[in-house]
Amino acid sequence: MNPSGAVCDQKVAAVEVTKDRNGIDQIVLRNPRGASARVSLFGGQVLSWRTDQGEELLFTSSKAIFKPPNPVRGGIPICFPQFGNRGALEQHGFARKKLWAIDYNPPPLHPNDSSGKAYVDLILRPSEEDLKIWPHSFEFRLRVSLSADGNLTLLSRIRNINSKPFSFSIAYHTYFAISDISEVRVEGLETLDYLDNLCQKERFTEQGDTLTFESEVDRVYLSSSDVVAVFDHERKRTFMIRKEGLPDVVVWNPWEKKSKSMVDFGDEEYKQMLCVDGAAIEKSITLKPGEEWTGRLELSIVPSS
Ligand SMILES: O=P(O)(O)OC[C@H]1O[C@H](O)[C@H](O)[C@@H](O)[C@@H]1O
Repeated sequence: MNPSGAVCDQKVAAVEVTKDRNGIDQIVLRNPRGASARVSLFGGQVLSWRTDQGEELLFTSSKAIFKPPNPVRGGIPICFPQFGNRGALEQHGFARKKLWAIDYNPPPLHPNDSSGKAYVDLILRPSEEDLKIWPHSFEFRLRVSLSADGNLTLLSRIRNINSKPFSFSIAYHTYFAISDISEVRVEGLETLDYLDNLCQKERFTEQGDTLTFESEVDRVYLSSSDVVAVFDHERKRTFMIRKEGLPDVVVWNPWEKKSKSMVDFGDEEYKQMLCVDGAAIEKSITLKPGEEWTGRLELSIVPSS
Protein backbone atom coordinates (compact mmCIF):
# COMPACT_ATOMS: atom_id res chain seq x y z
CA MET A 1 0.00 0.00 0.00
CA ASN A 2 1.33 3.46 -0.77
CA PRO A 3 1.01 6.28 1.81
CA SER A 4 -2.35 7.40 0.37
CA GLY A 5 -4.02 4.09 1.11
CA ALA A 6 -4.82 3.70 -2.56
CA VAL A 7 -3.46 0.46 -3.85
CA CYS A 8 -2.37 -1.01 -7.13
CA ASP A 9 -0.56 -3.90 -8.64
CA GLN A 10 2.75 -2.07 -9.19
CA LYS A 11 3.64 -4.00 -12.32
CA VAL A 12 0.61 -3.08 -14.30
CA ALA A 13 -1.24 -0.12 -12.88
CA ALA A 14 -0.92 3.24 -11.16
CA VAL A 15 -2.88 5.12 -8.55
CA GLU A 16 -2.57 8.83 -7.87
CA VAL A 17 -4.28 11.05 -5.31
CA THR A 18 -5.06 14.65 -6.27
CA LYS A 19 -7.26 17.38 -4.85
CA ASP A 20 -10.24 18.98 -6.55
CA ARG A 21 -10.93 22.73 -6.47
CA ASN A 22 -12.67 22.34 -3.09
CA GLY A 23 -9.67 20.57 -1.58
CA ILE A 24 -11.41 17.18 -1.64
CA ASP A 25 -9.29 14.16 -2.52
CA GLN A 26 -9.80 12.47 -5.84
CA ILE A 27 -8.18 9.19 -6.72
CA VAL A 28 -7.06 8.58 -10.29
CA LEU A 29 -6.69 4.95 -11.34
CA ARG A 30 -4.71 4.12 -14.49
CA ASN A 31 -3.99 0.90 -16.31
CA PRO A 32 -0.85 0.27 -18.38
CA ARG A 33 -2.64 0.88 -21.69
CA GLY A 34 -3.68 4.34 -20.54
CA ALA A 35 -7.32 3.79 -19.55
CA SER A 36 -8.27 5.69 -16.40
CA ALA A 37 -10.95 6.33 -13.81
CA ARG A 38 -11.35 9.16 -11.31
CA VAL A 39 -13.15 8.80 -7.99
CA SER A 40 -14.04 11.58 -5.57
CA LEU A 41 -14.20 11.13 -1.82
CA PHE A 42 -17.27 13.37 -2.03
CA GLY A 43 -20.05 10.85 -2.42
CA GLY A 44 -17.60 8.05 -3.21
CA GLN A 45 -18.60 9.07 -6.71
CA VAL A 46 -16.83 7.90 -9.86
CA LEU A 47 -16.57 11.07 -11.96
CA SER A 48 -14.73 9.79 -15.00
CA TRP A 49 -13.97 6.54 -16.81
CA ARG A 50 -11.85 6.79 -19.94
CA THR A 51 -10.68 4.39 -22.60
CA ASP A 52 -7.00 3.98 -23.49
CA GLN A 53 -7.74 6.46 -26.31
CA GLY A 54 -8.73 9.04 -23.70
CA GLU A 55 -12.41 8.90 -24.65
CA GLU A 56 -14.79 9.66 -21.77
CA LEU A 57 -17.40 6.97 -21.21
CA LEU A 58 -19.41 8.69 -18.48
CA PHE A 59 -21.53 11.78 -18.97
CA THR A 60 -21.06 14.85 -16.79
CA SER A 61 -23.28 17.87 -17.37
CA SER A 62 -21.56 21.06 -18.51
CA LYS A 63 -23.63 22.75 -15.79
CA ALA A 64 -22.74 20.28 -13.05
CA ILE A 65 -22.26 22.00 -9.70
CA PHE A 66 -18.95 20.91 -8.22
CA LYS A 67 -19.63 22.41 -4.84
CA PRO A 68 -20.66 20.26 -1.88
CA PRO A 69 -23.30 19.58 -0.68
CA ASN A 70 -24.63 19.30 -4.25
CA PRO A 71 -24.04 15.91 -5.80
CA VAL A 72 -22.35 16.16 -9.18
CA ARG A 73 -24.74 15.66 -12.13
CA GLY A 74 -22.90 12.85 -13.86
CA GLY A 75 -20.52 9.98 -13.31
CA ILE A 76 -21.84 7.33 -10.91
CA PRO A 77 -23.57 8.81 -7.84
CA ILE A 78 -24.43 6.15 -5.24
CA CYS A 79 -28.03 6.29 -4.05
CA PHE A 80 -28.08 4.86 -0.50
CA PRO A 81 -29.84 4.01 1.82
CA GLN A 82 -32.86 5.07 -0.25
CA PHE A 83 -33.58 5.32 -3.95
CA GLY A 84 -35.55 8.35 -5.18
CA ASN A 85 -38.37 9.42 -2.89
CA ARG A 86 -39.33 5.88 -1.85
CA GLY A 87 -38.93 6.53 1.86
CA ALA A 88 -38.65 9.24 4.49
CA LEU A 89 -35.13 10.37 3.60
CA GLU A 90 -34.03 13.04 1.15
CA GLN A 91 -34.06 12.12 -2.56
CA HIS A 92 -31.65 9.21 -3.19
CA GLY A 93 -30.50 9.09 0.46
CA PHE A 94 -27.48 10.80 1.97
CA ALA A 95 -24.46 8.76 0.79
CA ARG A 96 -23.94 10.81 -2.39
CA LYS A 97 -23.59 13.99 -0.32
CA LYS A 98 -21.16 12.68 2.27
CA LEU A 99 -17.42 12.79 2.47
CA TRP A 100 -16.16 9.23 2.31
CA ALA A 101 -12.71 8.23 3.61
CA ILE A 102 -9.99 6.07 2.16
CA ASP A 103 -10.15 2.70 3.86
CA TYR A 104 -6.57 1.90 4.84
CA ASN A 105 -7.27 -1.52 6.20
CA PRO A 106 -10.19 -3.14 4.36
CA PRO A 107 -11.17 -6.71 5.21
CA PRO A 108 -9.59 -9.00 2.61
CA LEU A 109 -11.26 -9.67 -0.73
CA HIS A 110 -10.71 -12.46 -3.23
CA PRO A 111 -7.30 -12.08 -5.02
CA ASN A 112 -9.20 -11.67 -8.33
CA ASP A 113 -10.48 -8.36 -7.01
CA SER A 114 -6.92 -7.05 -6.74
CA SER A 115 -4.46 -8.73 -9.07
CA GLY A 116 -3.64 -6.76 -12.19
CA LYS A 117 -5.93 -3.91 -11.14
CA ALA A 118 -5.61 -0.34 -10.01
CA TYR A 119 -8.01 0.14 -7.14
CA VAL A 120 -8.97 2.20 -4.16
CA ASP A 121 -10.94 1.23 -1.07
CA LEU A 122 -13.33 3.78 0.39
CA ILE A 123 -15.51 3.69 3.48
CA LEU A 124 -18.57 5.56 4.68
CA ARG A 125 -19.71 5.46 8.28
CA PRO A 126 -22.75 7.42 9.49
CA SER A 127 -22.18 10.74 11.22
CA GLU A 128 -24.12 11.78 14.34
CA GLU A 129 -26.37 13.79 12.02
CA ASP A 130 -27.02 10.79 9.76
CA LEU A 131 -27.90 8.67 12.78
CA LYS A 132 -30.55 11.20 13.77
CA ILE A 133 -32.37 10.78 10.46
CA TRP A 134 -31.49 7.10 9.87
CA PRO A 135 -30.67 5.46 13.22
CA HIS A 136 -28.69 2.51 11.93
CA SER A 137 -24.96 1.98 12.37
CA PHE A 138 -23.36 0.65 9.24
CA GLU A 139 -20.07 0.42 7.43
CA PHE A 140 -20.27 0.89 3.67
CA ARG A 141 -17.05 -0.25 1.99
CA LEU A 142 -16.59 0.49 -1.67
CA ARG A 143 -13.78 -0.78 -3.84
CA VAL A 144 -13.46 0.92 -7.22
CA SER A 145 -11.12 -0.88 -9.56
CA LEU A 146 -9.88 -0.56 -13.12
CA SER A 147 -8.65 -3.74 -14.79
CA ALA A 148 -5.88 -4.22 -17.34
CA ASP A 149 -8.51 -4.34 -20.09
CA GLY A 150 -10.14 -1.13 -18.91
CA ASN A 151 -13.19 -2.57 -17.14
CA LEU A 152 -14.52 -0.58 -14.21
CA THR A 153 -15.83 -2.43 -11.16
CA LEU A 154 -17.64 -1.06 -8.12
CA LEU A 155 -17.74 -3.61 -5.34
CA SER A 156 -19.78 -2.69 -2.27
CA ARG A 157 -19.87 -4.34 1.12
CA ILE A 158 -22.42 -3.00 3.57
CA ARG A 159 -22.34 -4.29 7.13
CA ASN A 160 -24.81 -3.88 9.94
CA ILE A 161 -22.79 -3.00 13.05
CA ASN A 162 -25.91 -2.20 15.04
CA SER A 163 -27.85 -4.34 17.50
CA LYS A 164 -31.05 -4.31 15.43
CA PRO A 165 -31.84 -5.12 11.80
CA PHE A 166 -32.14 -2.46 9.12
CA SER A 167 -33.26 -2.33 5.49
CA PHE A 168 -31.94 -0.23 2.63
CA SER A 169 -32.15 0.32 -1.12
CA ILE A 170 -29.24 1.11 -3.37
CA ALA A 171 -28.54 2.20 -6.93
CA TYR A 172 -25.37 2.99 -8.83
CA HIS A 173 -26.84 5.84 -10.83
CA THR A 174 -24.60 5.39 -13.85
CA TYR A 175 -24.66 8.24 -16.40
CA PHE A 176 -23.39 6.67 -19.63
CA ALA A 177 -22.06 9.06 -22.29
CA ILE A 178 -23.79 8.26 -25.58
CA SER A 179 -23.71 9.71 -29.09
CA ASP A 180 -27.42 10.53 -29.25
CA ILE A 181 -30.35 9.18 -27.26
CA SER A 182 -32.20 8.38 -30.50
CA GLU A 183 -29.29 6.13 -31.57
CA VAL A 184 -29.15 3.82 -28.56
CA ARG A 185 -31.05 0.74 -27.51
CA VAL A 186 -31.01 -1.26 -24.33
CA GLU A 187 -31.22 -5.04 -24.31
CA GLY A 188 -31.71 -7.41 -21.41
CA LEU A 189 -34.94 -5.89 -20.10
CA GLU A 190 -37.41 -7.46 -22.55
CA THR A 191 -40.49 -9.10 -20.98
CA LEU A 192 -39.64 -7.72 -17.54
CA ASP A 193 -42.05 -5.91 -15.28
CA TYR A 194 -41.18 -2.34 -14.44
CA LEU A 195 -42.41 0.39 -12.14
CA ASP A 196 -43.00 3.60 -14.05
CA ASN A 197 -42.06 6.71 -12.07
CA LEU A 198 -43.93 8.78 -14.65
CA CYS A 199 -47.18 6.93 -13.75
CA GLN A 200 -47.13 6.96 -9.94
CA LYS A 201 -44.86 3.91 -9.88
CA GLU A 202 -47.51 1.80 -11.56
CA ARG A 203 -46.39 -1.67 -12.69
CA PHE A 204 -46.21 -2.50 -16.41
CA THR A 205 -44.64 -5.26 -18.50
CA GLU A 206 -42.05 -4.43 -21.14
CA GLN A 207 -43.47 -5.43 -24.50
CA GLY A 208 -40.63 -4.51 -26.87
CA ASP A 209 -37.66 -6.70 -27.84
CA THR A 210 -35.37 -3.80 -27.12
CA LEU A 211 -35.82 -0.49 -25.38
CA THR A 212 -35.43 2.66 -27.49
CA PHE A 213 -36.09 6.28 -26.57
CA GLU A 214 -38.48 8.90 -27.92
CA SER A 215 -39.47 10.75 -24.75
CA GLU A 216 -38.76 10.91 -21.03
CA VAL A 217 -38.17 7.51 -19.42
CA ASP A 218 -37.97 6.97 -15.66
CA ARG A 219 -38.43 3.32 -14.76
CA VAL A 220 -37.30 0.62 -12.38
CA TYR A 221 -37.13 -2.76 -14.17
CA LEU A 222 -37.54 -5.62 -11.75
CA SER A 223 -35.46 -8.76 -11.34
CA SER A 224 -33.41 -8.51 -14.51
CA SER A 225 -30.74 -10.95 -15.62
CA ASP A 226 -27.22 -10.09 -14.52
CA VAL A 227 -26.19 -8.68 -17.91
CA VAL A 228 -27.73 -5.64 -19.57
CA ALA A 229 -26.35 -4.04 -22.74
CA VAL A 230 -26.55 -0.47 -24.04
CA PHE A 231 -25.90 -0.41 -27.81
CA ASP A 232 -24.69 2.86 -29.29
CA HIS A 233 -25.05 2.52 -33.08
CA GLU A 234 -23.34 5.76 -33.98
CA ARG A 235 -20.25 5.13 -31.83
CA LYS A 236 -20.30 1.46 -32.81
CA ARG A 237 -19.82 0.26 -29.29
CA THR A 238 -21.81 -1.42 -26.57
CA PHE A 239 -21.69 -0.86 -22.84
CA MET A 240 -21.99 -4.15 -20.99
CA ILE A 241 -23.36 -3.92 -17.47
CA ARG A 242 -22.73 -6.99 -15.35
CA LYS A 243 -24.17 -7.03 -11.87
CA GLU A 244 -24.41 -9.25 -8.82
CA GLY A 245 -26.66 -8.70 -5.82
CA LEU A 246 -28.45 -5.96 -7.76
CA PRO A 247 -31.69 -7.39 -9.17
CA ASP A 248 -33.24 -4.17 -10.49
CA VAL A 249 -32.28 -1.79 -13.27
CA VAL A 250 -33.15 1.90 -13.33
CA VAL A 251 -33.46 3.47 -16.77
CA TRP A 252 -33.63 7.25 -16.83
CA ASN A 253 -33.50 9.97 -19.43
CA PRO A 254 -35.13 13.29 -18.45
CA TRP A 255 -35.70 14.44 -22.05
CA GLU A 256 -35.97 18.09 -22.95
CA LYS A 257 -38.67 19.45 -20.67
CA LYS A 258 -37.46 17.92 -17.42
CA SER A 259 -33.78 18.60 -18.13
CA LYS A 260 -34.64 22.27 -18.76
CA SER A 261 -36.17 22.45 -15.31
CA MET A 262 -32.92 21.24 -13.73
CA VAL A 263 -30.34 23.94 -12.97
CA ASP A 264 -27.43 21.57 -13.43
CA PHE A 265 -28.32 20.26 -16.90
CA GLY A 266 -27.01 21.92 -20.07
CA ASP A 267 -29.25 22.67 -23.05
CA GLU A 268 -29.90 19.62 -25.22
CA GLU A 269 -27.51 17.58 -23.10
CA TYR A 270 -30.19 15.02 -22.34
CA LYS A 271 -29.38 13.65 -25.80
CA GLN A 272 -25.88 12.69 -24.72
CA MET A 273 -26.72 10.72 -21.58
CA LEU A 274 -28.58 7.65 -20.46
CA CYS A 275 -28.70 6.38 -16.91
CA VAL A 276 -28.84 2.61 -16.61
CA ASP A 277 -28.27 1.58 -13.01
CA GLY A 278 -27.64 -1.70 -11.27
CA ALA A 279 -29.91 -1.41 -8.24
CA ALA A 280 -31.80 -3.12 -5.44
CA ILE A 281 -34.99 -1.12 -5.01
CA GLU A 282 -38.25 -2.99 -5.11
CA LYS A 283 -37.30 -5.53 -2.44
CA SER A 284 -35.16 -3.67 0.01
CA ILE A 285 -32.20 -5.50 1.51
CA THR A 286 -32.45 -6.36 5.19
CA LEU A 287 -29.35 -6.97 7.28
CA LYS A 288 -29.45 -8.50 10.74
CA PRO A 289 -26.86 -7.36 13.28
CA GLY A 290 -23.41 -8.41 12.09
CA GLU A 291 -24.60 -9.34 8.59
CA GLU A 292 -22.97 -8.03 5.41
CA TRP A 293 -24.36 -7.53 1.91
CA THR A 294 -22.18 -7.55 -1.18
CA GLY A 295 -23.07 -6.00 -4.51
CA ARG A 296 -20.97 -5.76 -7.63
CA LEU A 297 -21.28 -3.70 -10.79
CA GLU A 298 -18.86 -4.28 -13.64
CA LEU A 299 -18.85 -2.00 -16.67
CA SER A 300 -17.07 -2.73 -19.92
CA ILE A 301 -17.30 -1.75 -23.56
CA VAL A 302 -17.21 -3.93 -26.63
CA PRO A 303 -17.09 -2.83 -30.27
CA SER A 304 -20.28 -3.47 -32.25
CA SER A 305 -21.24 -3.10 -35.88
O1 LIG B 1 -31.96 14.90 -9.72
P1 LIG B 1 -31.58 13.67 -8.95
O2 LIG B 1 -31.99 13.73 -7.51
O3 LIG B 1 -30.13 13.35 -9.10
O4 LIG B 1 -32.39 12.49 -9.57
C1 LIG B 1 -32.28 12.18 -10.94
C2 LIG B 1 -33.24 11.05 -11.31
O5 LIG B 1 -32.87 9.91 -10.57
C3 LIG B 1 -33.64 8.72 -10.83
O6 LIG B 1 -33.45 8.29 -12.13
C4 LIG B 1 -35.10 8.98 -10.57
O7 LIG B 1 -35.87 7.84 -10.95
C5 LIG B 1 -35.57 10.19 -11.34
O8 LIG B 1 -36.91 10.47 -11.02
C6 LIG B 1 -34.69 11.39 -10.99
O9 LIG B 1 -35.10 12.50 -11.73
